[in-house]
Amino acid sequence: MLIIETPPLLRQTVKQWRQEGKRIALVPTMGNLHDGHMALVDESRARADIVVVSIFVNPMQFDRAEDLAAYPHSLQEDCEKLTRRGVDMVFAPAAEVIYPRGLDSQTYVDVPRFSGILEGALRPGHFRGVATIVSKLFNLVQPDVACFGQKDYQQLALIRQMVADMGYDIDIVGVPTVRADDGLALSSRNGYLSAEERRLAPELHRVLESVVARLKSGERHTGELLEDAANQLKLAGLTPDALDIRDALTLRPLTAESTRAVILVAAWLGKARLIDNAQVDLTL
Ligand SMILES: Nc1ncnc2c1ncn2[C@@H]1O[C@H](COP(=O)(O)OP(=O)(O)OP(=O)(O)O)[C@@H](O)[C@H]1O
Ligand SMILES: CC(C)(CO)[C@@H](O)C(=O)[O-]
Ligand code: BAL
Repeated sequence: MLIIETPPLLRQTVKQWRQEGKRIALVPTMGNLHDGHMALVDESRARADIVVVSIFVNPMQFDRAEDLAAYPHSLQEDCEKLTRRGVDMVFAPAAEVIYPRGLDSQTYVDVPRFSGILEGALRPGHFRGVATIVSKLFNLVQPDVACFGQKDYQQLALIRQMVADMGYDIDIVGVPTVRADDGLALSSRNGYLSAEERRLAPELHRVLESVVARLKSGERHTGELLEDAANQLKLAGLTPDALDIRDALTLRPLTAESTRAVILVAAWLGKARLIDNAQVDLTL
């Protein structure tokens, strides 16, 4: 497995693969890899000849300095995992390589349809940072396909919109959320949980499942559903930060035309801000 840290070397290698007619898949990550990331790698492997994983803790998407400072780094273990998984290249640039003039004057990509709502309203600048780095990675790696997790639901919607709006010729694949046996979505930030908090954390998934069941049984009073869900989370010791039921395609409030809903949740548990979501077919 190649480990590359600079754009010129990356471009040279990618050019050669392209000349050989290889199909290239990209998995963008911030490292500290777990089985959720490995599902993205496996999906990429099934769709391409070459799998490139980027590992870059992108300072531009952090809205809180302490979140960036605390973010776990484990490049060596990550590379060992990816070698075992048959990945062809890891691209792991330093921040100065990606943002040589710092962040203040950096050209950016914004996706206004999705960047200012929901998570975007709570984390100012976050999605501009995500769209900008993903756009840069797309330009550098020039993949045919790129895989993203459905766990970051709004991020996936935003990237699909960016690809459509900017004319990238890249298939965007959304990969289902990988969970621990007790239902907790795998996440790098789960590492911040104490043993006791880890025991409580699956409540996030249980609450989503109970809202799904009620929507499936025909309930449509979203205010009541959300209030019950928030109370259930609080009773279990979590602090809800965001809880919404939205149209799964537009991420706007449900309308009579909505055929699919998504329930989006973010909650604090100790030092970790956990996110999760669940989708429901409203036509059944
Ligand atoms: N449990 C999971 N199942 C499937 N994909 C996942 C899962 N967790 C993360 N991903 C995906 O992996 C990619 C990289 O995510 P990232 O490196 O931020 O990992 P993370 O575990 O989500 O970390 P964080 O704690 O920062 O949210 C994203 O496309 C994300 O949606
Ligand atoms: C897509 C991504 C790697 C961009 O930094 C990040 O937002 C993430 O890990 O989901
Ligand atoms: N996986 C989302 C990246 C972030 O929270 O910054």
